[in-house]
Amino acid sequence: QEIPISQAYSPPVGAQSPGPPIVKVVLRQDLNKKILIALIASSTLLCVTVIFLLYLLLWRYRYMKNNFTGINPNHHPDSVRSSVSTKPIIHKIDSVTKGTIPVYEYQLLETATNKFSESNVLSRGSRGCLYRACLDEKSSVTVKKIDGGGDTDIEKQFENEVDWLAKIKHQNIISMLGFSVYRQTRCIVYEMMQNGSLESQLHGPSQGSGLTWQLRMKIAVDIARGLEYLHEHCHPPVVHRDLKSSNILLDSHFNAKISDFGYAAVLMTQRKNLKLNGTLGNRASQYIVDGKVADKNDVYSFGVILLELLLGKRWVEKPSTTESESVVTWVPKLSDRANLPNILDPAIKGSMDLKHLYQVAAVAVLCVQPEPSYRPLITDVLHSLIPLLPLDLGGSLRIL
Ligand SMILES: Nc1ncnc2c1ncn2[C@@H]1O[C@H](COP(=O)(O)OP(=O)(O)OP(=O)(O)O)[C@@H](O)[C@H]1O
Repeated sequence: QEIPISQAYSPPVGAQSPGPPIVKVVLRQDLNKKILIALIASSTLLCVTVIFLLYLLLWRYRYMKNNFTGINPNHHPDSVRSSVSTKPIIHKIDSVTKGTIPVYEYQLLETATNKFSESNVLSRGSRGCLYRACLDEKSSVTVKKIDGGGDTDIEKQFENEVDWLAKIKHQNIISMLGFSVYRQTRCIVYEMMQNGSLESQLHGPSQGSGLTWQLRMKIAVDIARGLEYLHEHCHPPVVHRDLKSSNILLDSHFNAKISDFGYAAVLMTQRKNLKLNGTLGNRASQYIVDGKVADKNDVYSFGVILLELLLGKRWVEKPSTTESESVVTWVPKLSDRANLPNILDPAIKGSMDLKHLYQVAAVAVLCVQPEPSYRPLITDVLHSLIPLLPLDLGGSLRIL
């Protein structure tokens, strides 16, 4: 039963003070009640917010986890199982743990390549196929699909390529847009290089007819710039170790980019040398290479590409032939200035300044010397080629 407040707090009989104190007590009581209600309401709200935040965090964690395994649990119910095996591979890739490369869902790439259909195949490599893919309406990209992820060598090359390309950003090095790991299948997404490889331009159906002398010089300078970046500007220096015309890709403007970093490695192990400060330290480190003389091997490979550009001949005419039948056997003929114009690729014969031709031939001969220490540094090669290339193609030659 409710008791009126005024009654409940009426003073004892005989007490002297009437009205005002009673009114005060009633107000305080009311206030206390309100404070209590406010406290209960705010703590309930706090609890709800905390629970909501916790839920959000949990959801985000699960989302990230699924993304890193390249798996969307909403698709292919059995794909969830593969997350167990793919996760360690992904976390072995240094850059993923640092969050620098996007990891695509395999299903997304499947859709983008029309389920890896034959009509999307751009080329077939030794480790898998390359597909055209549309990730959005505006542009297409390429997806290299590598099967046999269980194979240790393939796995190593895949990890190596992804790791290097995540770290190396340069205008003359292919851009990797992301990758995916799904069961035994590995995919790498690259920018589209519309003019394919230098090998296909030189030795494919067009037989080099699309490559003028100036374009060839531009391609040579682009490759040298890419290599110079790897050898001289990366810390520690990087060596490519698999440079060949099929690994030189050409975009729609014939900008050349070095691709295929599956065998790339740090130049040397003596990191201390790099702390010698500045160019001298880096330059010195190149001479303190172990027995493999790896940067000079890249220079040799660059020389071979230069010979291919000049002569229009394959590195080895038939894959089974030995090095003695390679393009390098033409080197003595390159030193004969009078005969040099006659042995050039027919597609460029008579189209260049002879002084420029002699200089390029001399550079090529230096690069393929048998003794690695006699080969020039790629930076010296680059600076001897730049003056032969017109300004508008990235060189320093002024055409009057
Ligand atoms: N981003 C790209 N854009 C356009 N074409 C490309 C691209 N990447 C590669 N290609 C083409 O696909 C061919 C094969 O490249 P890929 O890197 O898959 O070869 P691979 O599997 O490494 O073969 P190999 O080991 O014999 O060099 C290249 O020679 C080139 O013609």
